[in-house]
Amino acid sequence: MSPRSPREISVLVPPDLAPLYPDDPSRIGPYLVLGRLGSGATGTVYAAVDTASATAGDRLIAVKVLRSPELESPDVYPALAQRLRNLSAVDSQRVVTPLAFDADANPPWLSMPYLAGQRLSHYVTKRGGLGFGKVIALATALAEGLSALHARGVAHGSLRPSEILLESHGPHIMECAIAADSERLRGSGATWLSPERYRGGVATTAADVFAWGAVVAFAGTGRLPFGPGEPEEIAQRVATGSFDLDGLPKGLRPVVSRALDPNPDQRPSLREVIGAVIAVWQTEAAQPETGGEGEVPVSGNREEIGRILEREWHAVEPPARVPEVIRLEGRMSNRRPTRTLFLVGAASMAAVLIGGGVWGISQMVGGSAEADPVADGIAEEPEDEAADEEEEPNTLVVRFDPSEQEEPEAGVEERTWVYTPVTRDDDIPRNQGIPSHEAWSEQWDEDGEAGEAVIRPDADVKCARFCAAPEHVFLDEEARGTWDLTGNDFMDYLTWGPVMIVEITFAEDQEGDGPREVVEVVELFSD
Ligand SMILES: Nc1ncnc2c1ncn2[C@@H]1O[C@H](COP(=O)(O)OP(=O)(O)OP(=O)(O)O)[C@@H](O)[C@H]1O
Repeated sequence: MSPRSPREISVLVPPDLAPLYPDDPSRIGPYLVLGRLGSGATGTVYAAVDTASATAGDRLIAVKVLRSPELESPDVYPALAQRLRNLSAVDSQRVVTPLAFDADANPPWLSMPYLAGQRLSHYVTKRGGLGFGKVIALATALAEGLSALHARGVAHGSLRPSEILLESHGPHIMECAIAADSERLRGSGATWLSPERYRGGVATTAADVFAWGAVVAFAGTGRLPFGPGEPEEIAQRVATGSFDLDGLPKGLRPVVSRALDPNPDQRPSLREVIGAVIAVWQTEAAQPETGGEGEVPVSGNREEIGRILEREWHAVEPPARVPEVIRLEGRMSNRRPTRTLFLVGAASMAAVLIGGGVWGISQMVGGSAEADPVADGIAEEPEDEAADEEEEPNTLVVRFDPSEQEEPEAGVEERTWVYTPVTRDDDIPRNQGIPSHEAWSEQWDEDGEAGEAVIRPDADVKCARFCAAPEHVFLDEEARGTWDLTGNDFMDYLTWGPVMIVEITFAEDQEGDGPREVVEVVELFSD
């Protein structure tokens, strides 16, 4: 049996992932760069893959290469490193925090979990102000996220609707590695800047409370709280507290008004903010469970925020991702960065250990740069050894061809399926339109003896294009494409569908000598 090349992996990527520019890096730190997610004032964010990760499902990450006027002076780098370390310690439930970073790299970068969702700015511009329940959920979750940042000594400094990502589990504050200079923010962001910050003050917790008030007002009303206009005009209204909260749920207006007070000393603490918003929700929408009417024990806040999100956070569906085969060949090198890579948290350490990536750990503890290249999940493996070692591969890229299937024997419950290992030599063309089903399968060459396998009825199946009906493309208007199906659905499909090219994973816990059991199927397709 011929294994899938150890130099190929499949990754679920966003369907609209933009290609790299010619001068974009193909590798950042230990990550393989796949495409562009976008760029903003403080850098460019790439979709990348952590080749050390053991789990196919969570391989995709986002890596931001930091480039901004704030980084022009070498003097700021120690502060950047400190801020990144502090951010790494922040509770990540509501804030996107670094998985790893290198503040000494040129340019510096940080990696973070890939999040699929919509920015609050887009969402509100498209659909108008959020309803009562959703704005309460947003208000509490943002305040909780800011509290988590403040607890680690980090003031956000540039919170605004485009820095908030609405994900299916709730809102997230995007990474804030660079506290943008207030001078730079004035032009585009006067609405979210407190008067003292507009005048050039540094990021503070009180300025974040102000930004919280402005964001919640915008989210609840669908309008800018200080109205439109030139930055100076807006700043003038901010300085005199001339805001308009018409349309914001009435119960929220007092706490939002206090947050927008021009005097930082008059603004509430985040603890007060959270208590006040929860009390509004309990009074107007829910039976209180954690105290008397209007009285919320602080210790119960976190649970209550969870309850609010569970009850009120609906209809923010993430776009699904499409599977893509990534060729590692020639794209990874065993050159190691010379600077220290900061890997964050036990989870990252576990992932690296599981993936055999001892490099990050050795760097953390100051180990030698001459770490064992075979144990190094990042370095290239010697070709022959890698192939020899993988006698019984657990994952294969295969073709299921209905014309090669045999009729199931009468009375035999467990049906076996014939698969043929396949491979491709050329690079997968992207963005060239959608090939026909036949054209797609013809791009793959046989690469080994056919085998027979049993597909577990509850196998985890991800299909992007062809799994439900032939000749149809399953990307909807919002670019949702991947369908989560089961082994049973897939077998149904195989009995009447055309040829499928998929990556299959066999069970590791299989007992007995029967045909190998497939527990995971990922359709491979690329446009
Ligand atoms: N963790 C992530 N997962 C998925 N997409 C991300 C992630 N972080 C950023 N992006 C995307 O990358 C793009 C650029 O984000 P970024 O935050 O750098 O830009 P910005 O908010 O416009 O400006 P700024 O640099 O001032 O923060 C955006 O489209 C954003 O949605």
